[in-house]
Amino acid sequence: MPTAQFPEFKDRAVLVTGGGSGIGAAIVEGFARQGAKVSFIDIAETAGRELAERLSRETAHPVSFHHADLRDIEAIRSTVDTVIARSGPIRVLVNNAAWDDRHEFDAVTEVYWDNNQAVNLRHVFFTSQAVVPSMRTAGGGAIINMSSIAFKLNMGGFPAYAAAKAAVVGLTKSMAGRLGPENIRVNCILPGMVVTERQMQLWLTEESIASSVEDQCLKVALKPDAIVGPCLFLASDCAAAMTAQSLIVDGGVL
Ligand SMILES: NC(=O)c1ccc[n+]([C@@H]2O[C@H](COP(=O)([O-])OP(=O)(O)OC[C@H]3O[C@@H](n4cnc5c(N)ncnc54)[C@H](O)[C@@H]3O)[C@@H](O)[C@H]2O)c1
Repeated sequence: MPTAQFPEFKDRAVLVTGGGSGIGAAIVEGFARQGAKVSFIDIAETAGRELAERLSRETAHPVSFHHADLRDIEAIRSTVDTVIARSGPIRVLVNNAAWDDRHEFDAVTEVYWDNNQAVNLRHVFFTSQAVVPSMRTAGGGAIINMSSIAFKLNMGGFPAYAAAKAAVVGLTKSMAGRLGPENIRVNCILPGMVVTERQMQLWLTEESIASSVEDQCLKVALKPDAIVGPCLFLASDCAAAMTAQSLIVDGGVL
């Protein structure tokens, strides 16, 4: 975890989607250790509950887990209402949840495509739409969307995911244009390969990690906490003049 402290996060409501594991869990922890009132949404019930319980024993405010499927827009809206009722206006939203399922070009169906966009793209818009009214009442806020460098690398194994992650950049810029006059900043982060438990279970091997690290300038495999500092920075007053930007955090691949 970064050691830098940003006093502006103290007692502020922060919402993270997909905060139950991986990068999202590290971001939840990062904001909680800044003294923020952190809530997170995840579909993973056990992991979410365990993370919230563990962090709540160590942080200034209890960390609040909300079980919801982000493909369900009504569930997003009611969860956001619950978070605001409990913690006050949301000042920081991190749209982190995604599903980097591999899929063969010839096998993709309409149903698969729509579900993939629902889990990787659609909720980024609708969670933002649900949160923005409370940012307006608070006088401003910061939204950070999680994209990926993967869509820039001509990787053939996940066309729907790559399309969604490219769209996150466009959505970020459009929302930044619309919400900037209301003092709401919208930026996105493009991580490179980040070694998480799920990535290790599903896609990564020691050999593939070594090969990816070889492509980086920095010869270390990135862990989830590598994304926390850039995320805190973009949400903080240090980045008050930054909006509509894409921050690449990949150890120097691109
Ligand atoms: N790990 C990497 O190498 C990497 C690289 C580039 C970009 N990213 C991006 O960073 C973000 C986090 O990646 P990660 O590797 O930690 O992912 P992850 O799969 O470990 O975590 C994603 C979280 O989202 C949750 N989630 C998935 N579908 C959901 C749904 N329908 N409703 C609610 N929650 C749901 C999962 O339960 C999980 O806790 C993602 O946006 C991903 O695209 C990751």
